[in-house]
Amino acid sequence: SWGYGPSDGPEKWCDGFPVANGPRQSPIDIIPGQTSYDSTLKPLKLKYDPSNSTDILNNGHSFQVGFVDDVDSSTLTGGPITGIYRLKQFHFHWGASDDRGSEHTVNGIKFPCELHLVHWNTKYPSFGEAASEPDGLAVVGVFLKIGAANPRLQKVLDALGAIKSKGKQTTFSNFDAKTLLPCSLDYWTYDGSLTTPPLLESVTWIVLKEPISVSPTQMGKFRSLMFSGDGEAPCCMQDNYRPPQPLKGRKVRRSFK
Ligand SMILES: CC(C)NC[C@H](O)COc1ccc(S(N)(=O)=O)cc1
Ligand SMILES: [Zn+2]
Repeated sequence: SWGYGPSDGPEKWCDGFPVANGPRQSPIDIIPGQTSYDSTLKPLKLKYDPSNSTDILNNGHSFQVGFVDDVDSSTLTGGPITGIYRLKQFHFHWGASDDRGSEHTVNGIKFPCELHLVHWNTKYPSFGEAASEPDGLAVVGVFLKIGAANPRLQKVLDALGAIKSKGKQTTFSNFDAKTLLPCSLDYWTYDGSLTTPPLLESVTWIVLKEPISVSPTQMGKFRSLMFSGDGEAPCCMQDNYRPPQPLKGRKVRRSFK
């Protein structure tokens, strides 16, 4: 199946997923000077219940922390969306070195890592069904910038030793995803897609302007994961990001002056 290498990476995804060349693909390069302030945008309201985190999984493309999503206890409301979206999982994308790794870029600048908090619209019965609807998903993107070690990341990074290879999963309880958010919830927003196959054009993207910090040593921990499964040729999990895609006339709005 698909990956991030020369033979199965982003340039090849259109072979199996023609929507890769669609009108609302993600990520994009955000050019702040070309965004428009929209005073009708509401503040983001993120209400995460720490008791909802369940597990941490190496899915062979990234690692993700899963949440109970059969009740409205970890939700996203407000912002550019209407209704209630439930947190399903969060995961990251990162580079082989600190000069790259994020999916969205700002004025062409790449960050070393990007966090995605994935939510689905409760007007649909499940994540899987919402994922194929134009207003089905909302993903909050948070940039990670090299600086002081981030103690909020440590609990996640310390769990990676148990999920080194593809398919490994372990319990991960009582994690408060709110602790991964920056102080400011100012954001850019645009209509886009999943950034990995099946690249479904169902995502309202909400990219926070303020990054959170990560240290070079902490970045090394991300890179200690493997794309490969036990018994396969070992392949370090890094550069698991899709580059920016054509804007195709889309408008990017911002919530701040
Ligand atoms: C279509 C459904 C059923 N399966 C989708 C699969 O779980 C992948 O889900 C996702 C979810 C989020 C993202 S991202 N990087 O845009 O936040 C990418 C793929
Ligand atoms: Zn992602």
